[in-house]
Amino acid sequence: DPEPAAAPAFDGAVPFFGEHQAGIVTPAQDRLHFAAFDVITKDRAKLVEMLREWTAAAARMTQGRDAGTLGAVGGQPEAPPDDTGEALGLPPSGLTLTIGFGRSLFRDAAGVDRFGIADRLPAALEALPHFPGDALRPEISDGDLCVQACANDPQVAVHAIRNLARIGFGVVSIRYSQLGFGRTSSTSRTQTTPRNLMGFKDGTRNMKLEDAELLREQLWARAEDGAAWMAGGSYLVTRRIRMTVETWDRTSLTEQEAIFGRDKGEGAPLGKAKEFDEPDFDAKGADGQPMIAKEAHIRLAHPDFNNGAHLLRRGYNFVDGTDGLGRLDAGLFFMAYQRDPRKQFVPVQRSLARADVLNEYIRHVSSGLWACPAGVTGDGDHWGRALFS
Ligand SMILES: C=CC1=C(C)c2cc3[nH]c(cc4nc(cc5[nH]c(cc1n2)c(C)c5CCC(=O)O)C(CCC(=O)O)=C4C)c(C)c3C=C
Ligand SMILES: [Fe+2]
Repeated sequence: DPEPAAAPAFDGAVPFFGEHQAGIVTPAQDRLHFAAFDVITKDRAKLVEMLREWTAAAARMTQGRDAGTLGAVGGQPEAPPDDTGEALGLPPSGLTLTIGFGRSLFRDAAGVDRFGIADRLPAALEALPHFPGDALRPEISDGDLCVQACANDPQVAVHAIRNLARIGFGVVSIRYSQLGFGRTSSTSRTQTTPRNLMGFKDGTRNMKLEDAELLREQLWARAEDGAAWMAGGSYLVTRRIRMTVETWDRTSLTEQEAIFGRDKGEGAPLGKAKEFDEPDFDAKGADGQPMIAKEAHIRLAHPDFNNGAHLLRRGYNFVDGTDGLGRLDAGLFFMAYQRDPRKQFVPVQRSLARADVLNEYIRHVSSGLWACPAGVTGDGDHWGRALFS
């Protein structure tokens, strides 16, 4: 039976300016276009100028306007328009644009300080370690800059990334990009919990907009963490995780539920009745075995077993056609924000990579780590101002 109807998708505008960047605690929209960029210029001034132009375009597009001041049809007929036009007539659709800086922007692989900002490299941007089972493809991993575009209309999200890439011509080039549909997390208690492509509710025990104290402790970076320019920002980990859905679909319901430690219908922890009931990791079944197995996903990922670490997960489902072997190229584009990945994502992923029974059905093929600065506070401010000033 259908669950109570979810509220219609928000198609209004999310404020662009603010203390924190939009697109982090903003109630997760339904669609994603994520892009990682390589910076191809050596000229610091050109890069900063592009970030200024990106900011102006982002501020306009998130409010449902054209990327440039002339617009898709308002400029000189002899010149290319300063907006590509495919979002003409569409509402803002909850569009948020969130920027992040990768480690390679500070120092390249040879250790060269490319833009005079190597001394600003945050300790928390330490390269992620190799985890057992990682099958990372370099061409779809890392990058100098990223932009996460989320919206409730895919055309609006794609339009935004396309126009930023257009503006950045000659300064940046897209290294890889990822489309996502069907958010796999709730980031607010006003949202119903969506389902991932394994059919389970995902995002039940996520950090949420309403958890003010937890967000202060575990989401937002502070000046005293070491990189003053990151105060009010957050660190994003992205992982493209392929699911072998065909194998999963031949697994029994009991086995699927044991793998996650939750039931599939309601999403309740095994041994409990309702989705938001607290899991009881000590409860044993009639056979004397733990109701939630030692190697169940929700036990291994739970803060109680990871030194209290929480994550704000904000991932999306993806299906990128088929792989030529009759299988869907499908999975989860995992995204998680946090104050310090060394204390949050890394220990949680270590424990999952070591023992999670889900590993039989998934493979991490892409990875990225991004320093997402605080919000742009108004006219005159721009993406990267604190980093480059
Ligand atoms: C390193 C972090 C995590 C990765 C990678 C990850 C992959 C992954 N997760 C699911 C599905 C579910 N995850 C659930 C809970 C959950 N997952 C993580 C972390 C990672 N998951 C955390 C921190 C939690 C919450 C744990 C807790 O506090 O109870 C759930 C249960 C519902 C929920 O609480 O969200 C599901 C379902 C998939 C399919 C996947 C890789 C493809
Ligand atoms: Fe998970």
